[in-house]
Amino acid sequence: MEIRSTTDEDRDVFVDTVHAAFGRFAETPIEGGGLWWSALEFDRCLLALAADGRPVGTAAAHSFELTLPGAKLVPAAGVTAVGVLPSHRRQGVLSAMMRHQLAELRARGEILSVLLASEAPIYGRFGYGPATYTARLTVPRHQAALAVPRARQAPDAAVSGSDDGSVEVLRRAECGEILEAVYDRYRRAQPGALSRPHRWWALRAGQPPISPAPRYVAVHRDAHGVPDGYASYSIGEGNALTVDETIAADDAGFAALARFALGHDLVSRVVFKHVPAEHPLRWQFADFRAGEVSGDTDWLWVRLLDVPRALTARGWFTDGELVLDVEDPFLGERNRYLLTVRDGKGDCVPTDREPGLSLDVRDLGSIYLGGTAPSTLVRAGHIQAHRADAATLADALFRAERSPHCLHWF
Ligand SMILES: CC(=O)SCCNC(=O)CCNC(=O)[C@H](O)C(C)(C)COP(=O)(O)OP(=O)(O)OC[C@H]1O[C@@H](n2cnc3c(N)ncnc32)[C@H](O)[C@@H]1OP(=O)(O)O
Repeated sequence: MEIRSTTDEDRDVFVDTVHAAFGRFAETPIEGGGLWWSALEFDRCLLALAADGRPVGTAAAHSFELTLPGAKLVPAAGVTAVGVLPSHRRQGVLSAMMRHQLAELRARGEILSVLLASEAPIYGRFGYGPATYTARLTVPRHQAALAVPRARQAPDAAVSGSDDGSVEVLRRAECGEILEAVYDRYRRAQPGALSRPHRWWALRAGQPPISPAPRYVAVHRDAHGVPDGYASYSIGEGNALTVDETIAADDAGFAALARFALGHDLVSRVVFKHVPAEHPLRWQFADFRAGEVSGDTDWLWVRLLDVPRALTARGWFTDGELVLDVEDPFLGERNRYLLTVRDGKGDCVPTDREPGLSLDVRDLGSIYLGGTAPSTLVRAGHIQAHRADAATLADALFRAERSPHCLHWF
C-alpha cells in the first residue's frame, strides 16, 4: 500500500473515495453539512492506494487556529475526511494513514491536531483524547421564564450581565459578513473554539448557519449598534424552535438572545444546540428543571504532537510544579517533563525527577484544555498519581478560565 499527498488534480477522486467510504453521495449534504468537502485543502489531503493503484483510503487536515486557556491562539490541524473503503477495512489502512499524517504534521512544526470522532473507540490508539463536550438544552415554552439575576437586585451591585443592546431578525441571506465577524470575535476569547476560515463562510461549507440551509438569524447589537452576537434558528416539527448556535461576545448578549428565542410565539419548545450541562443558561431559569440536557457527548478531540511547546503555549492560572511522565504508545515515545507555572506562564523542560503523574498522551490531550479534570482520569484508572496531592495539584493547574467549548463542525 502507498500513501501519498494529493494536489488539486486529485480533487474528484478524493471526494469520490471519501464519499464511498461513508456510503454517501457527494451531492447529498451530510447532516446538513452543506458542501462540506468544498472547504478541503488539497495540499493537506492523503490518499491510500492499494497495490493495483486504486484509491482505498482518505484523510485530510484543515488549517485552523485553536483558542487555548488564557485566550492564547495556536495553529491546529483539523483532521477530517478519514475513510477507508468498506472492502478494505481492518487491514491497517487507517493506522498507516494516521502514522503518515502525524509524521507530516510534526514535520510542518504543528504542536497539536484535533478532530471530531465519528465513533469514540477509533482515535484513542492514535493519541487523541476527548477534550471538549457538548449537549442540547430543550426548554418547554411554559417553563421558559427567566429568573431576575440575584446580584442585580442589590442596589449597589455591579451590573454584570445587564444588556442595553438590541435584537434584530434577519434572513440568513441578509446577514452579509456579520456572522463571520461576530464568530471570529467570540472564538478568540473562548477556550476550545476553532477559527472558521473565511473560505468556509464564502463557500457556505459547514453546518447551519454556514451552510445554505434556510435560517432566520437573531442578530444582537451592542448599545452602539455594533453586532456582537447571533442565534441562527428554524422552526420545525411540532413547532420546536431549534437554535443551531448561540454566539455572543459576553454573557449579557447570550442571555438576550436566549430570551429572544424563548419568547418566540407559536413555539412549543426551544432546543438550544451546543449548550452543555454546566452552561450558565441553566441557572437563569426561574425553574431550575426547565431545561432538559440531552445528547451529552464528546466534541473536540486533541492530540499533542509537541508536549513542551503545547504546555508552554497555553495560559495558566495557578502557580505550581508538576512532573509528568508521558507515554506515547503509537509513536513509541516516553518522556518526562517538569512543568513549572509562575505568574500565568508555563515552562516545560525534560527532567529525570520523580514523576507526580504518569499518563498516556491521549489523556494529556483530554486534560490539556481544562475540560476534563485530571483527578477524574486518576479515579477512572487511566492516569497514575504517584503522590496523594498530585491529582489535586494537577486539577488546580490544568483548569481553564471557563469550560472549553467548541461548536465548529468539520
Ligand atoms: C476525523 C474523522 O474523519 S472521523 C470519520 C472516520 N470515518 C468513518 O467513520 C467512516 C467509516 N469507517 C471507516 O472508513 C473505517 O472503518 C475506519 C477509517 C474508521 C477504520 O479504518 P480501518 O482501515 O479499518 O482501520 P485499521 O484497520 O487501521 O484499524 C486500526 C485499529 O482500529 C480498530 N478500529 C478501526 N475502526 C474501528 C471502529 N469503527 N471501532 C472500533 N475499533 C476500530 C481496528 O480494530 C484496529 O485495531 P487493532 O490495532 O487493535 O487491530
